[in-house]
Amino acid sequence: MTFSRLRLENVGRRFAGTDALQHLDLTIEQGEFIALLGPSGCGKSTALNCVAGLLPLSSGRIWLDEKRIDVLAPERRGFGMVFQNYALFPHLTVRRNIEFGLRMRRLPKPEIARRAAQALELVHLEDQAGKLPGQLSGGQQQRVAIARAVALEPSVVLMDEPLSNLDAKLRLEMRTEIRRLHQSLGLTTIYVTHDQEEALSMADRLVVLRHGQVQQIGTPEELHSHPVSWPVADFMGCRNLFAGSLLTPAADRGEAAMVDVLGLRIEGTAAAHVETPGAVAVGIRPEDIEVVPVPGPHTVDATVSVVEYQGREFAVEALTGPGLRLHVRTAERLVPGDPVALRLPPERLLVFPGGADLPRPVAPLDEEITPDLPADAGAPA
Ligand SMILES: Nc1ncnc2c1ncn2[C@@H]1O[C@H](COP(=O)(O)OP(=O)(O)OP(=O)(O)O)[C@@H](O)[C@H]1O
Repeated sequence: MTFSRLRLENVGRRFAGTDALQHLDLTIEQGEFIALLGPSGCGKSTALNCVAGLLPLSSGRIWLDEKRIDVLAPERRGFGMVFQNYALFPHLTVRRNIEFGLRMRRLPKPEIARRAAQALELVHLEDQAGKLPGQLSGGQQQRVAIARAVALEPSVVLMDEPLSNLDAKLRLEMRTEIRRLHQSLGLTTIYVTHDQEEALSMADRLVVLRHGQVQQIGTPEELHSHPVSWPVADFMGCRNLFAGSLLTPAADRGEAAMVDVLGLRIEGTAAAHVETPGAVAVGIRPEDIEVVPVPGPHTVDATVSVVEYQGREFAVEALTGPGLRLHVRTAERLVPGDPVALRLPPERLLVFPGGADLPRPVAPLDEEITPDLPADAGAPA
């Protein structure tokens, strides 16, 4: 079925008086790959199930072009679904599983055979067609589930954590496979995941949810480079997040903002409007911190506490005198105990509103320094 856009308008869902999802406004263009991303319990599956029709809405409407579809039963929406647990019939062969939905639709037999053969070919399972699901690997079973969904030639495919039961290597392979199918079949896909790397690598746009509310909607590049709130930054891999207080106000995104973090005066860039006086969150990615030979502008002194080898780079944890734990990625060969000057480029250090509710407060210094470090380790400059 062709359409131009799927539109979610103020979609909400309550369970026993508690909002699991609120005010979800989202327009999905035909052919887009959208990821719903967020930590456990943020409302991702609720959103997907509302679109699927498995959950009635508590508020809002869903439109497929000019047709209102939230009032339709799931099977009348024309969507395909792929779940985490595959949901295959164990007593039916692979081919029969794929044919099942087509038979339910009472399609002519030659059409059923043609579509099943095509779907099997798409997921490279032609030679497994006569097996039962129990005789297949997890990855193959998930391929069957995907084949079964796409055989219905759905207008939209909804996927709920389809790769979470697979091992790491297979997950990577299947990511590519799903993206390939999405592209080659011209599908429109809504994909639920809590894995930010998966979402970033697959989706055209991401919807980041927290506590049932949309935090930000954007392309992977937008969310990576311009997160508008600290939860989005946190979810996008910004491992260094600290509570601080703002010393100079910044009216808009992109303006310079001075912050105080545990007595350190640091210059950053406002990620959104921030006001004094006020608690802010300060964030910088490990790969944006530079290890420099000597202290200078925008540097902090720190002592290396942990070094992990990670392929071409090292993941280093360093502690500053006032007890700030910084995660740094560097090619420098450092060892625990090394004193380092770390440059925090102001344009990379983002200042977000509302740092008071940061889940990771700055740990006190005495919990952080390991006993074998020199007594003056991490002393402030
Ligand atoms: N059937 C239900 N009855 C009551 N509460 C529910 C029900 N389904 C979900 N919830 C609640 O709604 C909130 C959102 O749940 P949802 O399953 O959408 O989250 P999620 O982001 O998909 O999490 P996960 O990744 O763990 O599945 C949670 O607080 C959850 O406990």
